[in-house]
Amino acid sequence: MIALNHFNQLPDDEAVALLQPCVAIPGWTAALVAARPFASIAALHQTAGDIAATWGHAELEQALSAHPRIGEKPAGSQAHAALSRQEQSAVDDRDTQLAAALREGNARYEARFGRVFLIRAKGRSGEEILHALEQRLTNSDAEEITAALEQLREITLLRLAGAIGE
Ligand SMILES: NC(=O)NC1=NC(=O)NC1=O
Repeated sequence: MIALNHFNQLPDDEAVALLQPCVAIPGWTAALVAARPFASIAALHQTAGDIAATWGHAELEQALSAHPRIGEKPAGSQAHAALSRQEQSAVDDRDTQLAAALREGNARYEARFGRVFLIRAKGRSGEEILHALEQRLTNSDAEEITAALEQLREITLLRLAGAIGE
């Protein structure tokens, strides 16, 4: 984590590198870096949220390249893999019945919507995630793009809060 005033003063390339693990959407990172300096954390999150509110299907597909399936803790040392592991830490991967249900649910979701099921995992138990997956399987295509984008926005803003502090 770095302080806001430090972020405001970073060279563009370093500021971009700091924000990249928040979401794999270069347009979001570039726009946020270009909008500096921010007077407060609240202003930073307001702008980050406003940019995220413009995301559509294309941005969702772009971002999913960096999000492992729920229940599949990603290997690798990249920053976003470490963030995913931490975010999914409440999913008890020793619970083999839950793990099997998540795998089966992910497969049904991917067969239905053609992409990885995305949910803000931080603060949710494995059971809550499984319940949300079942609920969202009943969505129309359009409803589910909206639902997935809201989860992507929540994940992104949570990661931003972890990257830049007061
Ligand atoms: N497929 C996913 O939902 N992945 C993730 N959710 C999170 O909160 N972090 C992830 O990596």
